[in-house]
Amino acid sequence: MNILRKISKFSLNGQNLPICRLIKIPKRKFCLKNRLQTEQEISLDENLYWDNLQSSLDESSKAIYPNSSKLLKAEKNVFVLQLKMQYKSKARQSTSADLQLAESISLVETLDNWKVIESHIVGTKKSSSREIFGSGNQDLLSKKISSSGADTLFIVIDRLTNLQVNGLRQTLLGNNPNIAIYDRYKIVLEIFKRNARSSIAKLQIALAEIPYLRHKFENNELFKNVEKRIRKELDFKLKTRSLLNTQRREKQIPLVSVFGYTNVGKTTFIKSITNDEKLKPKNQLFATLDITYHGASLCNSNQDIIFADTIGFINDIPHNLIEAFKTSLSDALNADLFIHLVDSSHPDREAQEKSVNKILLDLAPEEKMKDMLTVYNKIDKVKHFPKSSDTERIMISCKKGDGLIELRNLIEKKILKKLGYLEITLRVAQGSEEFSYLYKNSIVKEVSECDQDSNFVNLKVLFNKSNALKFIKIYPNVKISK
Ligand SMILES: Nc1nc2c(ncn2[C@@H]2O[C@H](COP(=O)(O)OP(=O)(O)OP(=O)(O)O)[C@@H](O)[C@H]2O)c(=O)[nH]1
Ligand SMILES: [Mg+2]
Repeated sequence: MNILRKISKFSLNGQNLPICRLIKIPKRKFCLKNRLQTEQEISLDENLYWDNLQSSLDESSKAIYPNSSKLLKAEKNVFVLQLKMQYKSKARQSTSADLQLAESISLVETLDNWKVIESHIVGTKKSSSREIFGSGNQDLLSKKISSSGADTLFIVIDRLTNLQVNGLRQTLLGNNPNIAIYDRYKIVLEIFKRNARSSIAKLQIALAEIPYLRHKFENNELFKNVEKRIRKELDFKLKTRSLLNTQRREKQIPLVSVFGYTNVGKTTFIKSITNDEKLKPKNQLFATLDITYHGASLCNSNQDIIFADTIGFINDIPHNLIEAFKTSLSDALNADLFIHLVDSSHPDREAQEKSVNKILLDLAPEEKMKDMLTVYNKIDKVKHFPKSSDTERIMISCKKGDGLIELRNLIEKKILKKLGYLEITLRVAQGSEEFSYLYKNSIVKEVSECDQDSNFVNLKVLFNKSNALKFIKIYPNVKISK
């Protein structure tokens, strides 16, 4: 038996919460032998798990799937072809092909040692057919790719079919087997693989990859089996984590989940609020892949609170990846308050904001969305920010600290309301029993003199409902001040 290590993530200002201390889980092994023609036993308790799983899969898939862990560090020269299409979805209409290309290049350059050596925007209406490009474009692109010296072709399309890959290989690459073809799904998977830290994230990525691999193999049984094993292990891990969450709820520690497009500053924001030194914000897409929890105390009330740092979203996030992360997001989606952080300085801000709202609407209950705070970060980089018609915009700069105190107060107000806190002013005799009781059992926000009698003071207190009822029962004669 070993004590669950995740405990440290549930800490308040560096101190572990006692809620998670005594959970024990049996040490479990994950075994892929026989099925993957390897005798290797894979232990999920070791960090090496991912490499083991990866190399085991690659053992039998070298020919078709050139994605072994050794290759993860290899240099790549990437030729990017951004397709320009008519989008039906409203979320994509406010974005342009240039902005999409900029995002595609950022995605590639998120990968260490990968660089974009040439990129083009190419018009097409045939992204679903076998031949994506017309014959004129094919010849031109084929020449450009071959003279660029690229070893990787990134066609910016959500998912290429096998037929399309074969077609592209023939028409654009002259059947050159040394040039790898990537679609958006595969690029995002590459990024996820490198950035995942916890075994839950790694298992989810492995799961997201399974259909991709199965698609390319004749032996479906092999992959069905791997999928079954990964799901089982993931279930087990998630159940254990869910137990931790139940205990958090029992302790009534409220949870605030911070969502948003990738790289908007979610981690930076939580770091500024919680001062958690373990958080490492990075100027990189998908820096955070594991949902992590960080404790803080609310300033006025001393109420303990937990912030969940979540994985960033992107436009048209591959469906399989959402599916894979849905379960792990479920704790964060159960939060008492949602914060949607937006990068106010991003040229594609509107499209980013819309696509996060769309994904959240798919995943979260409607009432959580209604109460959500949309917060515009990085205002230090913006000269003129458009006024909003309906609500007053909350604008902050995590870098400069602007707006953070106001936002923290707003979060506190919302959370205390959610927890059923009432603010009342009571007329109490100084040094009386009820005076001490209030200091002990409520949050005293303000003490002021009582006009009529100097023996009495007005105490503005925050009470949760049950404590308020208890107080009235014990001290029925205490008056509420006007
Ligand atoms: N100028 C400016 N930069 C900021 C601000 N907040 C965050 N950043 C920068 O934005 C970059 C991304 O920050 P992160 O906190 O890692 O963003 P994230 O949303 O957690 O990103 P992912 O985890 O990758 O989705 C970092 O370089 C931060 O320093 C801000 O208010 N102003
Ligand atoms: Mg982050």
